[in-house]
Amino acid sequence: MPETTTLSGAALPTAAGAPAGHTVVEPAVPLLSVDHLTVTAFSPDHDGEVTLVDDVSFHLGRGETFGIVGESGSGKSMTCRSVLGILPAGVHTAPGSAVSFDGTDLLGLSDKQWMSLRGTRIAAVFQDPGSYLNPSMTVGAQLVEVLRIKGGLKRRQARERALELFGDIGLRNPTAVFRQYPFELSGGMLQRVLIAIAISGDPDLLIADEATTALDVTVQAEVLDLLAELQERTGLALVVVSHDLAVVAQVCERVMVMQSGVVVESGPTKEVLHDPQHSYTRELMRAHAEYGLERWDEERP
Ligand SMILES: Nc1ncnc2c1ncn2[C@@H]1O[C@H](COP(=O)(O)OP(=O)(O)OP(=O)(O)O)[C@@H](O)[C@H]1O
Repeated sequence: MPETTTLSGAALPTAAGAPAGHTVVEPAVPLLSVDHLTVTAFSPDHDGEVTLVDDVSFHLGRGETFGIVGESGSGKSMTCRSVLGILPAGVHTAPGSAVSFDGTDLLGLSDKQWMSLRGTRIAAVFQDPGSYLNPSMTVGAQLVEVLRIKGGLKRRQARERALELFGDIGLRNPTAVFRQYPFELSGGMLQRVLIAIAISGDPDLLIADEATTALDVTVQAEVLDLLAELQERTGLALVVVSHDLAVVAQVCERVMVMQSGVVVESGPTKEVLHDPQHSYTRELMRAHAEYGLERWDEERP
């Protein structure tokens, strides 16, 4: 039976159905609770419902970093989209699924309630930042718009805050970047702008879904460092989703490994990396670039 501890050190009974093998760490007071999440969609090929995510559970405390890893199609995005209330048309959560955020049942929220939660207390960044920005507006104006609409700031305050945020996310010349259009910025800078927009509402939870996948290795490492630094500075809870175990290993204390919609392994990242229990995790480890894990080993206590 795996050992079970809370972040505050209190012992808990082991979660029923948790994959065996690693220390089960549960937050004393969860910020995000995902319980028995099952996501299905109608498949014309099968002439019926197919299960995309099958009975997934995890809990995340304030200020925690949590990784979800698995190959393409393993259900990572559908899990995150359930938490963000943005499942595609025709895809839905099955009865018995529960997702709650700071005590609020997310699966029962109306569109209006989502509007006041998403982009403020729960934020997300995805792959391909360019597609989330308006090509005909400067990136500064786009951040100002978000700060005015979501944050209720006046134009001048919003501009000041935007420049501050651009500085916070490591843009060397915030004033120059403020005036640039998306096509004038590199992929790494665009992703930083998207991160600035995501954190502009001071979220409690930030989900980064393959946010560094399209970037080259050096820029990817810089953006991951930025996320880790933001998490430490602001205390937000961070979920990093990637097909690459090295990416989640760089920033996450705990990791959950998914295959074909099911959690095959979960636990403290260090344990999962050093003693993978499932053959699929071992396969993922072989597949990723050695560089990432070596770096993690050296830098983590
Ligand atoms: N709009 C949709 N309708 C029905 N099924 C979908 C839809 N989008 C994705 N799927 C299916 O859901 C399953 C899980 O996909 P999901 O996108 O969550 O995987 P993933 O692990 O995030 O991989 P990727 O990084 O490639 O998106 C896959 O079998 C996928 O084909």
